[in-house]
Amino acid sequence: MGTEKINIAIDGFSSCGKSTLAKQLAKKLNYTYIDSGAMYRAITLYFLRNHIDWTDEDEIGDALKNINLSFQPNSKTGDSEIYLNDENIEYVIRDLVIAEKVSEVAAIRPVREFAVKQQQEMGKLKGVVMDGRDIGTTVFPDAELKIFMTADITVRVERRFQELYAKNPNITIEEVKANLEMRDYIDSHREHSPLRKAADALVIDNTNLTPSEQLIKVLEECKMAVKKSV
Ligand SMILES: Nc1ncnc2c1ncn2[C@@H]1O[C@H](COP(=O)(O)OP(=O)(O)OP(=O)(O)O)[C@@H](O)[C@H]1O
Ligand SMILES: Nc1ccn([C@@H]2O[C@H](COP(=O)(O)O)[C@@H](O)[C@H]2O)c(=O)n1
Repeated sequence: MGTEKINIAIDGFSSCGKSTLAKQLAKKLNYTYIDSGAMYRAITLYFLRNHIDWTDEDEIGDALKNINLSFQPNSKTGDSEIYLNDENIEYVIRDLVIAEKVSEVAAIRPVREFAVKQQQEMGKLKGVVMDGRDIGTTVFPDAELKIFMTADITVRVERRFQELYAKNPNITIEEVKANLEMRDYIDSHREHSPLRKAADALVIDNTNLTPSEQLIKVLEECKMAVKKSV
């Protein structure tokens, strides 16, 4: 692929493989991967740890002033990991305790403004693959390539269950299913930047695709998007 860089926006439902695809693409293209969901999870962690009442706008405003988010590569794997005020929180934010509250926090307007401003800054120089819920519609409405991912709910639940069970054998499949359904509902029905397919996004349903198959498919699209952008 040429040296010209584009931005790639990947949106979709919970646990449908967005970050798997985004990481694969970033590695292959030598782009920067940004997990926008990790930013909302990090803010939720801060709010929970500091007992912030997120129904109170003043408290939210004060709390956001004390939150510094950054992404740094893991020294062994090279994977981008999120830091909250210099603490690596990549592992802790994946817990179901955070997943239970994150969609409520992510629906709050000042929280979204705080995160979106930083996300847009990160994409200014291009060469970014960002995944989330509003990347193609709000964060990078001019992204050269937009993907909207989906997969059957049973497949998504099973994939996420396997991942969480490895960390916590007490977790049940019902809990995981309820969480994914709840987040999908809140994310697609909230007032500010709800989860929507951008009109110009390409839909990838990976219910029956392996990670390598989905990568091959999308790399072709990337080649075409780069050609179109020059
Ligand atoms: N094509 C695929 N086939 C099988 N498993 C997959 C595929 N893509 C991703 N997975 C697995 O599904 C799980 C969820 O994937 P991933 O974390 O990439 O989803 P996500 O959409 O980024 O989730 P979230 O919305 O919670 O951030 C992971 O365990 C991942 O390894
Ligand atoms: N652009 C985004 C990304 C995420 N969210 C919210 O964060 C939650 C967690 O995201 P994951 O990708 O880690 O699952 C998600 O359920 C959304 O509530 C968002 O609003 N916008």
